[in-house]
Amino acid sequence: MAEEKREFQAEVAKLLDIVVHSLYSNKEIFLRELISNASDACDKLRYAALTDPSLVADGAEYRIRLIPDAEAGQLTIADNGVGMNRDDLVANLGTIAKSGTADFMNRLTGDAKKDMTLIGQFGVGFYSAFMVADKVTVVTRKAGEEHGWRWESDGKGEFTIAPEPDAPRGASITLSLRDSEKEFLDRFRLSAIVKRYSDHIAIPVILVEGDKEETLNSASALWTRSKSEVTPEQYREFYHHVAHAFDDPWLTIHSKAEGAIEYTSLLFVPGSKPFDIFHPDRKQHVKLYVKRVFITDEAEGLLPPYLRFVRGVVDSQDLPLNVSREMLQHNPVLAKMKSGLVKKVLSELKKKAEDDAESYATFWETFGAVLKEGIYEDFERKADILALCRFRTTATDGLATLDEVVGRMKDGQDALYYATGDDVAALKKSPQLEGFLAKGVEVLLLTDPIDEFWVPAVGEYQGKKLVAITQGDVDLSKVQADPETEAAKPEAAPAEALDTLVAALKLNLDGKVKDVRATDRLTNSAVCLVADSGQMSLHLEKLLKAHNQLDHDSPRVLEINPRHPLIKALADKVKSSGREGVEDAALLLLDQARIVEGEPPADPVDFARRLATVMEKGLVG
Ligand SMILES: Nc1ncnc2c1ncn2[C@@H]1O[C@H](COP(=O)(O)OP(=O)(O)OP(=O)(O)O)[C@@H](O)[C@H]1O
Repeated sequence: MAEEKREFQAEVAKLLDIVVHSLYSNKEIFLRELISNASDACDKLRYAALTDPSLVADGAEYRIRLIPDAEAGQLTIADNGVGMNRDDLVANLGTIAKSGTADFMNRLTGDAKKDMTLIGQFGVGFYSAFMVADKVTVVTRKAGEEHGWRWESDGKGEFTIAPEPDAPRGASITLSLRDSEKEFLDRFRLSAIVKRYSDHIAIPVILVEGDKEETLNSASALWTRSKSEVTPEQYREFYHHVAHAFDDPWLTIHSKAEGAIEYTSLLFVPGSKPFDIFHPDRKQHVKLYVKRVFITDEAEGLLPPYLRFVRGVVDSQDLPLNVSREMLQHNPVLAKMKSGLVKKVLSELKKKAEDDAESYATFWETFGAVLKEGIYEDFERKADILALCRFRTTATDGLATLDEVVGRMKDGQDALYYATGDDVAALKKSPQLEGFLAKGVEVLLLTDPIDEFWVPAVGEYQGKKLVAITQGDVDLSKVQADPETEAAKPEAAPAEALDTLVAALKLNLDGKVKDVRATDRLTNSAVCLVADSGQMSLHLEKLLKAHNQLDHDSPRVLEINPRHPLIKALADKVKSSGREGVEDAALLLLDQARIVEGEPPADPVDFARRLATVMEKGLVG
């Protein structure tokens, strides 16, 4: 087969262009990326060889070798891992398969500095080689296959692939260094970089100069060392490697479980939100090892989906080495480890929340929405997770716990109230909130879509019902208001006139609303919409419609404020001229309530015409 020329996927070409042309100051990280890939490739082969030893017939001692060649100006990073065949090369070194890539590409601005920071978070992996090289050659043979391949590119849009019959097993990446990057041939420089970024790699990283070989790293799995032997930098670098992440971990949890089952875990909570955290697969990301042999990074039962932000490794002493990924499903040892790990992570989060509320708040902003899924998915730990939750409320600018909110309940208040919506600022302006603010009743402001699900599932906290302020059955009459505020309240419309107005509005809005009634929920606004008890909340309905899960509106209850001047005037008018006199007003009031909810008027043209008529009357007549 002859040499074949291919084009990079458009996203790769764009990424390469930025990588090559930006003045990225931290170029040395290319070596970390390539060593990290080499180590992953060895892990993969070690696992595959458990069931098929013939794959490593040509040697099972894994090595990563760094070979500088000053004369040629080339640096080679060679491993004897799993290697790649032709299809792998095209798929892995010509495209980006990572989830979130499209989103990431859209966020690139064209401003080199800003883009580089973004890339820092995304990770360019193999492609970082082009930061220092103007040509990259990969010679590789996949374990178990007879023939090898040569992949070559100058990073300018195309690559070539040709057969390389005698390639040894694994992959060797040769970088033709740019003139300005020859420092990466220097043994001291290479040694320092490996110590800084790759010391934790469990496979020996060997510097080869002529017939001299020197191992540059500790080459023992980091999690097997005792905590006192590991520096914060080493933990951080290990996190970068294991999580393929480029931020700093917010929390590091290194622990050993001994007893009925034995395992070591080194877990991290990232400092920033991974791109794919809300991907529908909700996969967990902790790697499973058995006696230091990598088994899989897809052990579904290792951590629950609501802890999918956790990264790291778990190394079991009890699982058999030849455990297949299929056998892991419903495995009792795995189930026990999961229970232990969940307990550990939740208790470490609790500690952090107690010791450093400010730092915990940053965690909460990043991953709170994910953790909250556990409230209704993990019944056993519901209480622990609720205790870790933080909320925005009407009472403080910061975050509050549910216990704090319960502690601030007013005399006569028998429920915990909440409002759901898209953002806190808009929620704070909800008309439905007015009556609560007037009586000093604290309301939780919930803005994560998940809140619509866990709140009804939980139902109550410490015996207090959780009630939506946009729901029909809110009764604040037992809560004492401040006497001064109470005295300053305007008179309500007389009961009889109000009843007539309600009846007139019902007639005029027949079929458009479920009911019309007077409320003490409002102080400044004339009207608002609420869901009847048992009906879906307004916000949930909006969310479902946005996701095409719902295609109709349910009629709502229109509540009117009997103390509002407009309502009082309308009540007067109905008394004197009957229900026909308020036809336009009824429809306008309903549209007004819809607009406040962020919805368009039922018929914008009719709405505009009615508004113009009313304004004209106001101005002219
Ligand atoms: N030395 C290697 N041996 C075998 N396969 C490799 C090697 N280096 C890279 N690959 C393959 O190429 C793929 C792409 O590598 P790349 O470094 O771009 O991304 P990654 O390692 O998957 O993710 P990240 O960008 O987070 O590092 C890898 O997932 C792997 O399948």
